Amino acid sequence: MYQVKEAFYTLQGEGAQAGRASVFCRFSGCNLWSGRERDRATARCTFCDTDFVGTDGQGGGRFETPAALAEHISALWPSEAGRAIPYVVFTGGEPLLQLDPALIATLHSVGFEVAVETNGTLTPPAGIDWLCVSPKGKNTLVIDQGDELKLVYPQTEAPPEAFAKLDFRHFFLQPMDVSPLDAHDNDTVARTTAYCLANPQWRLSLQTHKIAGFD
Ligand SMILES: C[S@@+](CC[C@H](N)C(=O)[O-])C[C@H]1O[C@@H](n2cnc3c(N)ncnc32)[C@H](O)[C@@H]1O
Ligand SMILES: Nc1nc2[nH]cc(C(=O)O)c2c(=O)[nH]1
Ligand code: SF4
Ligand SMILES: [Mg+2]
Repeated sequence: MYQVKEAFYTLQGEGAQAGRASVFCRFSGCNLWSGRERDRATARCTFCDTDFVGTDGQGGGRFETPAALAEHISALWPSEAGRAIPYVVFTGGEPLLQLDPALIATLHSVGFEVAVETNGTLTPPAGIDWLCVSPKGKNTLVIDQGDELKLVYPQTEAPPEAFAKLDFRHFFLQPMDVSPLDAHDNDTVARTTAYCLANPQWRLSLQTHKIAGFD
């Protein structure tokens, strides 16, 4: 059984696939935080910008089988999509707590490319088409290769230098959003920009969905 907080059609807002039409499937639950505000300060990941508790969001619910969830995702992709390849981004919460080979295979069989946004602490199933890893503090990274490494910056216990030699195609720094009202107008963006200018292996990833307000 899969527990999904929300599922919706939008544009990927972040990283190398920013701007791409995508179905987002946000699984419930995370291994680094309960999702309750009273636990935030003592959690293994303390800066999360997302509500992943329960199954009550838009397009959320419980799905008993891979076929049922794949059908739900498929129905969110537009029927007139021209030459676009159907694309689903599994996020959360931590999607690797729930994503399995059967769900990936079912989505492939109906033409989807499968992307994942993970904190990198759990081993991924085979078959993922786009793997985005976003390390969190001192939590041990068990994934050392993928398509993009997207590090929220700054994190005292996870500096970019600790990841720069790993086997990823793209390296992004994403400014840490600490204020829902002021996501991109703050000193963090300037500091992140300065790091990318001084260390050009790293590119700036802004959360464009927050800037443009499309979800
Ligand atoms: C909510 S997480 C869910 C996926 C997975 N648990 C992870 O951490 O990668 C989705 C993306 O948002 C990023 N993110 C979370 N909180 C953020 C914040 N306050 N500012 C900027 N990016 C954030 C994460 O690093 C990750 O790349
Ligand atoms: N538009 C949009 N793009 C995103 N890219 C990663 C997100 C996430 O929460 O995983 C996200 C999100 O929540 N919305
Ligand atoms: S690991 Fe991801 S989902 Fe979990 S608390 Fe951190 S940012 Fe949020
Ligand atoms: Mg998000």
